[in-house]
Amino acid sequence: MMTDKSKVSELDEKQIEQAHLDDVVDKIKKSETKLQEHITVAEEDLKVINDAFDDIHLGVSGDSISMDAALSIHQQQQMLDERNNSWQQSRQRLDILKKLEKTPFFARLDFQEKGEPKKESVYIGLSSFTDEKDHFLVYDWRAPISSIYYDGKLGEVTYQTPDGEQSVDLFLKRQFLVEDGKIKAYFDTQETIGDQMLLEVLDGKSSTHMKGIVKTIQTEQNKIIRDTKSKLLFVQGAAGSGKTSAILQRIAFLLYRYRGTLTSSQVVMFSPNSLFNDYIKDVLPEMGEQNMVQMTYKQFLARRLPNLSVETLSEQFETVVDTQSKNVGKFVSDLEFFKIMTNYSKLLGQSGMAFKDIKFQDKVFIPKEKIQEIYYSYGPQYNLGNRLDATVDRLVKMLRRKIGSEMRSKWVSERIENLSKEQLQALYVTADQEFKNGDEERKFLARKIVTAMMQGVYKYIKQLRFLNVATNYLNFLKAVPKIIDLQKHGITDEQWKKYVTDFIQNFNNKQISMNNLSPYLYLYDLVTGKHGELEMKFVFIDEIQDYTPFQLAYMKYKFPRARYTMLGDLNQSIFTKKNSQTLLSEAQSLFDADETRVVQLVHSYRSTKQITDFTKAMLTNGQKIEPFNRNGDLPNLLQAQSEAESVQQVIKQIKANDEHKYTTAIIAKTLADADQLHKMLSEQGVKSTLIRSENQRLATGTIVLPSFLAKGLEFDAVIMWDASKDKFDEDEQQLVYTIASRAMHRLTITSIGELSQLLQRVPEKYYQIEEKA
Ligand SMILES: Nc1ncnc2c1ncn2[C@@H]1O[C@H](COP(=O)(O)OP(=O)(O)OP(=O)(O)O)[C@@H](O)[C@H]1O
Repeated sequence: MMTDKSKVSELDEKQIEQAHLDDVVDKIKKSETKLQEHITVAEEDLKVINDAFDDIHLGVSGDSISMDAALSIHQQQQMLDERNNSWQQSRQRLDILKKLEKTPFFARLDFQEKGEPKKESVYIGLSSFTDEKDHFLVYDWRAPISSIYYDGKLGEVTYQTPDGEQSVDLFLKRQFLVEDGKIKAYFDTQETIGDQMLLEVLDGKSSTHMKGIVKTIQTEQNKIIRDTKSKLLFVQGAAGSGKTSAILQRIAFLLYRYRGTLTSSQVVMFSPNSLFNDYIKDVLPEMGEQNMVQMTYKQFLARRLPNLSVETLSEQFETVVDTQSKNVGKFVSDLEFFKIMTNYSKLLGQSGMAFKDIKFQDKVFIPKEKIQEIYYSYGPQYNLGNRLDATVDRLVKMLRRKIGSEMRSKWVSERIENLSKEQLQALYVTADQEFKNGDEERKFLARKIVTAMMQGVYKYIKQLRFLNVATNYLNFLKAVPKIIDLQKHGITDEQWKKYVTDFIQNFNNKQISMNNLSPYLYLYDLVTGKHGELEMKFVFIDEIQDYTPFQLAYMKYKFPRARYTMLGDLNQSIFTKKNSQTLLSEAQSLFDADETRVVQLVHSYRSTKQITDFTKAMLTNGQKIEPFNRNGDLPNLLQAQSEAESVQQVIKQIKANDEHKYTTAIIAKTLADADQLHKMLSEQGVKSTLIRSENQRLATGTIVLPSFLAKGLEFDAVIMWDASKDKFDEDEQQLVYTIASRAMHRLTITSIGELSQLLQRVPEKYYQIEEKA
């Protein structure tokens, strides 16, 4: 819709905008040339400095270098660092300008500030651009003023600046569709970002990597992106509502807002699996920012236990648990368990800490009882961490004394006598080292030999390996029934014993379950008094519904000073299932109420209206979802009488999708199902890529993958494989929903025989049935 106020015709207006754009592009290009010159000079400088460096090094004779040379090296190094920095910054800036050159801006705002006589026009783009100091031709989308583009309607609007709230009168909000420096179209909008623009974007095809949404951020999303106050920002958002997109935009915003004080290494994002990490890795670099630290929760913990293997995603997902084990599972994942452990650790200050003997040459050198005695010899004013530090100091002293006594032992004399000439030389400090007498030389060598032998013991002590972590954990597990009435949690003594025995059995096989992993490490941290990473400023947790309250509490402990953004969809809890419904209140209880903000995203952008209507109808008591009005085919149901027939139907569907240039993902419930289908397709001569582990990369073309790896991803077309009657349990509603909601443009459901009850509840008007292949 064109603005009525415009006096000039539509065509002229477009020409005027194009002329302005051309002018900006011109200036960007000039700036690029200057920058390029600067880069070339910097590169030459770097070369000169490097050459000079080599000269200084060449001039150095013998072992010692002159004071002058040392100073010179220092100065050269400083110069080198400075030039390097400036060179790097210029390169980065040039990269951004190259992007700006193609689309210098995507929006324009006309407004008048309160108390100012004149109207202003500003253009908004991926990054700011000035042709002279403070003369902004383009404003960064993250600049305070840009906020009103995403937020407000026309008329009086306010926006946040670092100095407080500002208010302006907004007259015009214009969006541009620019391709390679040409304005294809523009829209003037009254409200927030117009639907036309969003439709254009959403109608596009999926790819193996996620894209940014800078141009079309929605008001609700903007709130999340620009929040600077909350300690906990908790976002519940429907499938496809842009949670992941918003997180990435938010990180870009924070890096801009706190430029100079915040680096990308102080931002960490926990994501559901490595496949997903790969999927989103281009978004920030495309906005000219560096990626944050990115990992899965399991990676975060498992790297600390290199000798244990942690349950895999597929094991975690596919292990069938009976109701009673579920009770145990719930109990050990709750905040209460976290608190029990915290309190238990305090008791360890009085008694019960388990240690291992410290051995030397296979003989017990300091027995565990002795260590325990030392450990508890310190008064109650010592906390666990100090107590351990003091113990380490004492043990090291004992070790030193031991060196003295050991030097006189027989094995040392024998060793000295048997030393070859080369070995002797290696022990001396200088080749011609002199000693007063033979006894002194013998002492010198004995000390060297014993110290070297004791090095291992020293490390053993310093690395706290004498702590018996596993026994401490086991003792804790055994103590739990004495601390708390397990029956209240629906757990019998027998079941608890089984949980403990399973832990031991796994541990002996060098394995640990996800349920035990966090408590195990938490106890270790408590015992060693290890504090968290104080430097981490922002923690993002995506797919929060798959975390347990225990894990959240532990994260809070590990990153005590960070601000948290947690995003998830309680409708998609495929690991924690129903427990997740209480997650919000549990997460909130870890923070002060006035520092917490909860935002709901109800609009779903990924899928067509038809697909969203269909997926929404599966949920019996779900969170609110509003489809975005983009139209496509009704989801289709392919019912077959046999597996062979079903495979034929799938093949036909893939072909139909291919004709539309839709990339198809076939999502099966388990890895075994996916594997089998992939084989059957291949037997029929149909090519597809099986994604069997999170460490793989997404491929182009048809892919087959198990449901637990589809988290967070999206595809043009999804075929849900085998949604038959017996395939899904009643409590797997969220899983079915997660699978189906991955589809952007087309959704197909297959079943062999009767359809799953979970889908039968969807009213028939929301899909079409095709029975014959
Ligand atoms: N404001 C927007 N402008 C353009 N596209 C958007 C916008 N918000 C979301 N999208 C698109 O919608 C799709 C879904 O977004 P995203 O994956 O971030 O959602 P999500 O809430 O994390 O989904 P899920 O929970 O289902 O994994 C993506 O293709 C994204 O690009």
